[in-house]
Amino acid sequence: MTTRSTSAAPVADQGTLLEVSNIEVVYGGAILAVADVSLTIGNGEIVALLGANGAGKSTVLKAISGLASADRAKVRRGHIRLGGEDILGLAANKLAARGIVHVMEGRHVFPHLTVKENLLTGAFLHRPSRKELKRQLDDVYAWFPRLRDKQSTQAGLTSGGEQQMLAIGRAFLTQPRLVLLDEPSMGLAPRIVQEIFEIIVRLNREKGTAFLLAEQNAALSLAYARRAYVLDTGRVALEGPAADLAARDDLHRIYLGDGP
Ligand SMILES: Nc1ncnc2c1ncn2[C@@H]1O[C@H](COP(=O)(O)OP(=O)(O)OP(=O)(O)O)[C@@H](O)[C@H]1O
Repeated sequence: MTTRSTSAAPVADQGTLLEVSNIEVVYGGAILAVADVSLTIGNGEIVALLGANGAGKSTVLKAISGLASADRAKVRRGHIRLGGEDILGLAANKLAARGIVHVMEGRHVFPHLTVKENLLTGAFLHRPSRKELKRQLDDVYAWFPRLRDKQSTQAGLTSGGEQQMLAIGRAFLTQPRLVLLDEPSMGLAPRIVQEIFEIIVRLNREKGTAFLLAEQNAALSLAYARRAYVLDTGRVALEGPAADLAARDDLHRIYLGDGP
């Protein structure tokens, strides 16, 4: 299941897109969720963010996308730069306009809207012409043929895998440079997870979009990412090329808590 198709190599990065330096994130002024995290993502790079439950992956993603404040979390220390510009403290909608989109854990779709209506909510940002919108929708349907088949179905009546595809497809209508993807494999059958990861790699290769993939499933994301960071209680415990980390037999036991 973790075998990547050889045709799906991610594009090489050319310069730094995002730089997170020594951030500390605190919920409600009291709970230290991220103590000290630094990471970089190159243009068009797929980077995995690994770690056990509660390691701080989602909090790092929320700090980057500006959604931390919605959870009463604050970045108290450090810097976040996009293309060299300081973006810390910018509202989520401003960050979306700069090309950062966050696909949250749990596939947040509007259950009573159809698949197509859900996709259209992703187009609000750039207000494309009718013709351009149709082209963008056709693009999404080409990547996710299941969404074309289900375009008139209420999103709440589609499968978990289809909702995850919908959440990613909708994110793409914002025309992102960087997609923050939180636990895309959660609760899905291995076959569907593989289908989703193959599409992520294809989007990366064809559009040059960078991804930060927060995943508990280390083997899976290391098979698709170029580099990875492993978080342990709010700190970076390990980092390096995905292939090097995948070759370490102590990775699971030490940091992911699922070894013997
Ligand atoms: N809304 C919140 N309010 C208070 N504490 C929170 C909140 N969300 C997360 N935390 C705490 O912050 C720490 C990091 O949580 P976070 O969700 O970022 O970890 P994670 O690695 O994404 O875990 P998971 O894989 O379970 O989502 C944990 O101790 C968690 O209990």
